[in-house]
Parts: sequence; C-alpha cells; structure tokens
Amino acid sequence: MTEFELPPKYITAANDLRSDTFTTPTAEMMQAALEASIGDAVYGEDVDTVRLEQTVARMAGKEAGLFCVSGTLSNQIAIRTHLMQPPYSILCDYRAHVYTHEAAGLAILSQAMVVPVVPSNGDYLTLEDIKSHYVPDDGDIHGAPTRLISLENTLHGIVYPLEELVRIKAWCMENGLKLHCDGARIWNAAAQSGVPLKQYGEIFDSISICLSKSMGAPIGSVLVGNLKFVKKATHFRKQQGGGIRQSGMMARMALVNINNDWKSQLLYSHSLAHELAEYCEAKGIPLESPADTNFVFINLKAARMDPDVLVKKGLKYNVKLMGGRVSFHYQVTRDTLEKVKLAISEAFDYAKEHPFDCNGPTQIYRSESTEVDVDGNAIREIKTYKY
Ligand SMILES: Cc1ncc(COP(=O)(O)O)c(C=O)c1O
Ligand SMILES: C[C@@H](O)[C@H](N)C(=O)O
Repeated sequence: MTEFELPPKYITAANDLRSDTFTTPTAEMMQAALEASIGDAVYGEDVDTVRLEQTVARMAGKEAGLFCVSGTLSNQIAIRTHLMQPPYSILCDYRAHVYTHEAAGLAILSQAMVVPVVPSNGDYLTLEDIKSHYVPDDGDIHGAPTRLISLENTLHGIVYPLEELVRIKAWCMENGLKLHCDGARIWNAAAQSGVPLKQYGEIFDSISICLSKSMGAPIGSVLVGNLKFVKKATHFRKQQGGGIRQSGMMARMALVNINNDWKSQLLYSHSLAHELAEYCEAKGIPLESPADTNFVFINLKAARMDPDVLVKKGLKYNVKLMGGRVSFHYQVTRDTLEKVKLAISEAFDYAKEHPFDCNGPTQIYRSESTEVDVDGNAIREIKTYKY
C-alpha cells in the first residue's frame, strides 16, 4: 500500500505570523480535555458545552449562546436567522469576512444580495456610509431592502469606535434593521479598548465570538443572542450539519483561556504589532491600516513590494508569512518579531530596486508559502491569493 502523503508535522506557532488561527492548544487545554464531560451536545446533554455557551453568553450580556465548529458557520447561521422574507440585502464593509471569505454563504444559505461598502475614512464604516448605501424598504419593487448590517470588530485589526457603533445601532433600531457582529477578534477589541464584551452585547443583536484565533482554542465560536434567536440558529446549525455530539472536550479546551488572563495575552500580542508598526513607520514602510491590535497590514501597493518576495524573506529568517498582513498572537516570540523586522526591511529594500505592481486589496493568502528545503528556499513557486 502506498504511503500517505502527509504534511510536515506542525511543531509550534511561535514563528507563525500567517494568522492567529495558527495558535496551538496548550498542555493545560489537553489536560482539560481529558477531564471533559461526554454528553451528546445535540440533545443539550453535554455539561461543558452548555457551560461554555452560558459563560460566553453571560460575558456578552446575552440570554443564550450556541457553540459552532467555526466562525464561518456561526456568522452564516446568525445572518440567516435574522432574515425573514426575501428579497432582502445585507450591508457590510467590502473587506468583511462574511462577504469575502465565507464561500458565498450569504448568497447560498441566506439567498441575500450583499451591498459591500468602501468606508469613506478608509478604516471603518460610519453611519453616513451606511445611510448612503442602504436600500430602504419603500415599496419600490426593483430593490432588495436592507434588512441587516453586518459589522466586524476588529476588522483588519482596527478597533471599531464605540461612539460610531452606538450611532449605527440607534439608526438600525429606528429603521427596523438587525445588527450582527463578526466578532472573530472581538476579544482583541475588548482588550485594547477596555470596552467590556457586555457593552458590545448591548449594541449588537448577535455576535459571533471566535474561540480559535487569539483565544487559542482548537476550533469554534460561540454565537450569542436572545433565546428565541439562538433556538432558531440551532435549527440552522443542525441543517448545515453543524450539530456536534461529544463536544465537551473542545468546550473545556476553549474555557481554559477564557478563564485565564486572556486580556494580558492579547495585549502582549498587540504590543508586538505596535512595535512592528513603529519600526515600519520609522523605515518609511507604508501601512494600509492603523495597527490598533494584533495585525500589521503593510501597504504592498504603496511600497511596490512583491508579496512573494516578502514571504521568501520571511522563510530566510524562519518566519512564516502569507503576504501583506502580519498577524501576531500570544504564542509569537520576541525573537520572531526581531526576525520579521529584518525580513520586511529586506523586502522593502528589494522593492526599491525591483518595484512590483500589486493589483487589488492586500493579498495575504498563500498556498505553499512555508514549504522550504534544507537551505530555507521555497520548494514550490509561491502563489498569492487575493484577500
Ligand atoms: C474576521 C473573521 N471572521 C470569521 C472567520 C471565520 O472563522 P473560521 O475560520 O473559524 O471559520 C475568520 C477566520 O477564520 C475571520 O478572520
Ligand atoms: C482569512 C480568514 O479566513 C482567516 N480567519 C484569517 O484571518 O487568517
């Protein structure tokens, strides 16, 4: 029988700046899994799964929570649950994950039109941006009225200003629109801004709260909202094949960092990002977004920098990169920060001699960007996927 072709064994995320999704489970999490409850969570009989759902819901000031295997599932069933009578549309930032990276779930599961909006300030949607792009439900049979606004906090690492969220919420209430938050990094927003999750919970009708990014859990998100919403979302979760049986092990692993000092962990990762942003600015390396939290977005277009060169320079220093987005998390070491500074500086200097014309928004995806030979040279030609 032929040997399986297995990927190289993943050892550590200490040098992995491709995404905070690469955080690895800790020994404490593994131990917690051994002691987890073993009930069938589809029947609501798994103690640790219910404990996780109620813990996160309570932190967000919501009546109920639903453990989902991914942030994508959590977002998509949340939005579907809010929507009732098509034709309808959803308004979001043109960079929003629910629009750019969830495989057209909005079109397929929700059968919704999407109005992607470029923020006039370049960073986050304001109420004025929303007002000038939403589709009113005024009886005009040509349109698909906006029923839901989906915001992301943080988006590209940018912390949404609380006062803007409050303005948007008030307008949504006046106009009968629902407000969802893709909270894949809402822990980062809360840690950096000092705004408690509960205050975000007062603003959003639903929040998809990821556990598997900066919070370091192996999988999952908890979708929070009122009881009626979560009951219906449970229905859509089952429909989408997201009913999980003995999920207690995963729930207990997620609870470890929730019960630890997660704010300090996240603020450590933010401090690394802030230091890299300062380094780039001192070097004249342009950034695409303010580095509020754990991401540094290099403006490849302005820098005329080839993302493939940047990734290869990263490999030279044994640092994993995917392109213009440099993603910190609590398992990244300071040694990695020093090495990525060298990689970026060399890629920037190379760009001065060999300018590269990037097209489109920041490209962060790679396919084989971390496969290298013994000399650290990329084994296969590195490709770039638009983010
Ligand atoms: C902003 C954002 N939302 C949602 C998701 C989806 O989460 P998952 O990968 O668990 O589906 C991601 C990436 O993982 C993300 O970056
Ligand atoms: C891009 C997205 O799917 C992934 N969550 C990331 O941030 O790396």
